[in-house]
Amino acid sequence: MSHLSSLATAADPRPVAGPSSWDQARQLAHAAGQAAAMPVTRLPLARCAGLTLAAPLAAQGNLPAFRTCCMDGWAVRGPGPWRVVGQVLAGASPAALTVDGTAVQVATGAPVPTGATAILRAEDGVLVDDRVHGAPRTRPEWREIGEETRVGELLLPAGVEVTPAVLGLAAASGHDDLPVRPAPSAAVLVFGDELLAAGPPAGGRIRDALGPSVPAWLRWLGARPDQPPQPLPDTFDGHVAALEGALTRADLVCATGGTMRGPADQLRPALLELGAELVVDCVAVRPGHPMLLARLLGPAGMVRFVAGLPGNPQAAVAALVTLVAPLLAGLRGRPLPAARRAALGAPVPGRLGGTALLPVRYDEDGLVRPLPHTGPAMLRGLAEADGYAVLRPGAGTDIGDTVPVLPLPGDGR
Ligand SMILES: Nc1nc2c(c(=O)[nH]1)N[C@H]1C(S)=C(S)[C@@H](COP(=O)(O)OP(=O)(O)OC[C@H]3O[C@@H](n4cnc5c(N)ncnc54)[C@H](O)[C@@H]3O)O[C@H]1N2
Ligand code: MOO
Repeated sequence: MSHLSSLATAADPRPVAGPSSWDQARQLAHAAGQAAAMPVTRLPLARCAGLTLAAPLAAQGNLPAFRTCCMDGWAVRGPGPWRVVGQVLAGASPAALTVDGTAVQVATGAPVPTGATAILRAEDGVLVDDRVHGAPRTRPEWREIGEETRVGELLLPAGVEVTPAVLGLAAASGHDDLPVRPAPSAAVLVFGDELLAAGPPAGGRIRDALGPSVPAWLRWLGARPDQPPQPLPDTFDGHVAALEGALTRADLVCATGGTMRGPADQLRPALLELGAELVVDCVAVRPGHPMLLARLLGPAGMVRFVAGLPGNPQAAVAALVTLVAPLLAGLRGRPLPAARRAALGAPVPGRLGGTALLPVRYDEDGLVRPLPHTGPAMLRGLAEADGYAVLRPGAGTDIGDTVPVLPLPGDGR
């Protein structure tokens, strides 16, 4: 008897019966993630990189906080030459310059003394005895208080990634910690009696291509995967036990293989046994049409997700970009991942109905070209790809037609 309970009352958004269109599937996955978004927590800056800012970022202080010298040289008052009466380094609190014809030596980053009328750069001045001679440049060589931001000013909206630049800005404007949505935890379960965990394919068995790669895809998509998976046998009981175990420790479980309805395919029966609700059940996309997204309640009453990734390796990746990327974006408080548009540099060969995800590479003119070796069971083309061109039903597929392109890891290499 399972100790996971079903989600009869928490049905937002409503799942659809039968295959979804590719766009519908992404929206359903994203909305399901948003409805179960990771709780906001406050973390020190050192632990915020890559997470999502959960509230607008406002400046805690003026930037700069004081009139700041931009050049090494002298802060001077009135017309020259100037008698040098002292020195001001960064971090100091200088006395005012009160007498015309006087100067203090200043360092970049030092507060400009009140009363200074200009900065004379070190390379523009000549010191003779205790007097400095030269001509200050016409543009002020300091940054004014609040020139970059005023205290309280909105710097960034909620929902953006805490990039290295955001971390630096937050620190510069006075923050020690930030409200963030943490990375969802993820577990990967790889099913298949035919799978070898090491060495080349032999004796009718093949090498597991997903155990070593799906955790890396999940990390790229902003999740926190646990230990590398070992292939598991294709039994019903094995599926139920492995899913139950993984759901106790992960917000998202990605299970590979067994998504069809063949004699060895146990994922759907196991999810049924666990009381899961299907948010998306098959998608009109190639490759990867048997992909699914299920939702259930974990032991602590937390909403958990299971993504069913088809066993064909490229079909599994198609499921990652179609269902898992939008789900994780929703869980992380981010918008639905956007595609850029690019023109086709070569025609796309004839295709069947539904949406096609086509691995493409940018050429030097910024056009995208389809790659060879891109069948559902192949990873060779994908390993060279910069992105997936999204060919919706009826999309133009001639040279010059523009198509959306979802970026893949390695884009811009
Ligand atoms: N009667 C039908 N059969 C199939 C259909 C269909 O429409 N009607 N669709 C095919 C498509 S398309 C796909 S995709 C697969 C999905 O199958 P499953 O998710 O049930 O996956 P498996 O049957 O377990 O495996 C499929 C294929 O992939 C290989 N595989 C599995 N796991 C791995 C792995 N970790 N690393 C490398 N390769 C893996 C497995 O050996 C099979 O060759 O169903 C088709 N069948
Ligand atoms: O869904 Mo399958 O990927 O077309 O091989």
